[in-house]
Amino acid sequence: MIRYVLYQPREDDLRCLTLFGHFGFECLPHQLVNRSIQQGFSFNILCVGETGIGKSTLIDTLFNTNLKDKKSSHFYSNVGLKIQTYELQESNVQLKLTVVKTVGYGDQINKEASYQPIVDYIDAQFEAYLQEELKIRRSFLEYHDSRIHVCLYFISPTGHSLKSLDLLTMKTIDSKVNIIPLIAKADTISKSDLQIFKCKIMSELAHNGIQIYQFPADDETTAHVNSSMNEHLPFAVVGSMEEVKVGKRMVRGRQYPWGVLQVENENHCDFVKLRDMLLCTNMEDLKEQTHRQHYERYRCYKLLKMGFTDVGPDNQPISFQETYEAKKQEFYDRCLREEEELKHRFMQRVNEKEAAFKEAEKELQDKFEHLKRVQQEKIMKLEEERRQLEEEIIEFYKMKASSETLQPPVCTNLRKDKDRRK
Ligand SMILES: Nc1nc2c(ncn2[C@@H]2O[C@H](COP(=O)(O)OP(=O)(O)OP(=O)(O)O)[C@@H](O)[C@H]2O)c(=O)[nH]1
Repeated sequence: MIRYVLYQPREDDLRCLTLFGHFGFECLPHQLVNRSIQQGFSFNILCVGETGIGKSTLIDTLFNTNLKDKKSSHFYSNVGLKIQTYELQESNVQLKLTVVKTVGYGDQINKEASYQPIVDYIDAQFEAYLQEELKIRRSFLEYHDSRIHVCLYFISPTGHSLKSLDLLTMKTIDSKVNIIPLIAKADTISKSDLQIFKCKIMSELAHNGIQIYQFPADDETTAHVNSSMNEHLPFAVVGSMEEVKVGKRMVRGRQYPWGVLQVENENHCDFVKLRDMLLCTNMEDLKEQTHRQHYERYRCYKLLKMGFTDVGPDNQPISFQETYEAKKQEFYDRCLREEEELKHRFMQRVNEKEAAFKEAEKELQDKFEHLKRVQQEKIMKLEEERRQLEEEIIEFYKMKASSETLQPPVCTNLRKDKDRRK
């Protein structure tokens, strides 16, 4: 038997070493950071808003880019989507940014189907990811995950209330994507009106049961800042790529006859709040929510629709293999049933056709017999007529012969007369 004797060193025996680096599993976060930097990041934003509401300018202001292309027309008959992917770099961090913008949103007279292309696009990205997941040989390292991580919904700065199209679209997509509502071109609305407008929007969203993205308050490091940010929603934003001189500094802003609106001044608008929340604090959470909540819902719905389930009829857990086998058997049985049914229907039709043919054949036979009878009667009648005619001919010749024997020959006398005249 081995006996362990616990050695307890006296305090003055202890030797302290100063560590000059990270050791053990405390290095794990560094591994993650290094790998993430190597792989790069990707982020997909969907901008939904009316034509010319400031979508491109805001994206340019957020990422300090100049991605804006030509202005969209107001005369599209349907809502479309413009998808652009950019490779951005900030120090050694690479970001693959995909911006999907609505085109012609809110321009049609009939706005009923305006949200459909948006819904279809979001679902199509989920479907593509699901298909990749279900592949036997998956390649997630090269796969470009195009699922939408956040929807920036641009609300018109009317100062009144949300339009029915806003409510309808947000209600339809709120279970598919993280929505952050924004009041666009917030410099066109006064400060007091803006507060009332914000309250009105939030109460309308709540009244209509629309779920918008809530900045997470369960993470200790971000809880404080996030919970206060939820109170500022919807963010009132202003976008601008212009550099304006304020005092001795050049700032991003919009120059007006009465002064300068500074985009990055928190007293002027919520742009900085949006940028911090979106890029600095919650980008990873938005991606996680997309995967865990929205994609999971889609995946669950699709697999249930395909007939897969986690528990059997007796509420016992059921494996994928069992479900597959059961489905296969069910399919096989259904095929057999359908085959039987088809055979039965085929035989029924064959019998029906056969009966119809027999009936037609009988009718034809009867008709033939009838015609044959008529023909025979006609032949008999003709035979009778021929016989009578022959008898008449015989009678005629008999009469002719007897008449010739009774009369003297006329032609010899006529010859004698002729000779005499000569
Ligand atoms: N006042 C004001 N004007 C803005 C703001 N943001 C953009 N604009 C102006 O609005 C116009 C349209 O802006 P865009 O960013 O092209 O709008 P958009 O929604 O991307 O337009 P489309 O892509 O054509 O639908 C431009 O003249 C911008 O300068 C803003 O915050 N305030």
